[in-house]
Amino acid sequence: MGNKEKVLSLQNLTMSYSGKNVLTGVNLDVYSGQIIGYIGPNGAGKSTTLKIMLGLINGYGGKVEIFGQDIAISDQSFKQKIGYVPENAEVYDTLTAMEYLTFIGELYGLNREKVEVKAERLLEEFGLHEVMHSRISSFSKGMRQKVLILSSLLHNPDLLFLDEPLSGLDANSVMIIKDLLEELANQGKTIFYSSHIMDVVEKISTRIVLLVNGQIAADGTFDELKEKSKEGSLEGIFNQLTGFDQHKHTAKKVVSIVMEDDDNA
Ligand SMILES: Nc1ncnc2c1ncn2[C@@H]1O[C@H](COP(=O)(O)OP(=O)(O)OP(=O)(O)O)[C@@H](O)[C@H]1O
Repeated sequence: MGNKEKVLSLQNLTMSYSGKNVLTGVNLDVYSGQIIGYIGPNGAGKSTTLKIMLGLINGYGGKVEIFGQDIAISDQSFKQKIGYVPENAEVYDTLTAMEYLTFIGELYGLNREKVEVKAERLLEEFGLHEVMHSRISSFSKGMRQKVLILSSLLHNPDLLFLDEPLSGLDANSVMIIKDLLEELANQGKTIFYSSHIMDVVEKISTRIVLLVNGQIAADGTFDELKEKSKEGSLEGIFNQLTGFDQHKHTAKKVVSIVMEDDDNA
């Protein structure tokens, strides 16, 4: 890792909800400039990990350090250096894109006039200049997602947490986001993102971390994981390491159940 700064450290992280163990001992050190693709089956605990790191969930076991501070006892100033794109965001639908971005910018303590100028330039880059004064309620899913991504970047964070950031984006926008994340990492920013879109994770992550049954089951570059598993794609590696080989069987079963109804009609 050279002399890169340790940005994030999870030490024996555990979490359970009403007696159900979700995280059972996650250990992970992340260094500046890394793009971590955090993957795992549905319900594996990815969003839970993200929310713990963001200080949105209490009651976890173990230790979380961000920028060298234990988040359980720090003064929360680390949050100023973090950006977050949640999986299911509550965007203020009645605001316009511009109002929303200036509102978020002001929450981060930025100067209003400066945020307005910055927001307008960013919206223009994302093809949203014409609709910047329209209410978000009139936006498509992809347009909302772009606004959310921009809102996470306004205050120039050093660490970005993204939960399924490509949701709803078209192919051109996905390419922009891929390049954007790469460029941010080149500037020394650290990106920690969770996604189910394996071909994108495969391409842009400098390190892939796979969570299975509340623990890290694989951690390395795509090439390292490929070498170990002898699978050609991240999708194949994912299926192998999560012990899943039932997709054809499940698909056939579902179709046969669907068609049974027709036969009896
Ligand atoms: N507030 C909560 N109360 C009770 N159980 C919860 C709560 N939040 C999450 N869980 C449970 O914890 C487990 C992990 O959920 P989490 O959302 O972290 O998974 P995930 O890996 O992000 O899944 P997905 O890929 O489907 O988004 C799931 O079984 C979920 O039902």
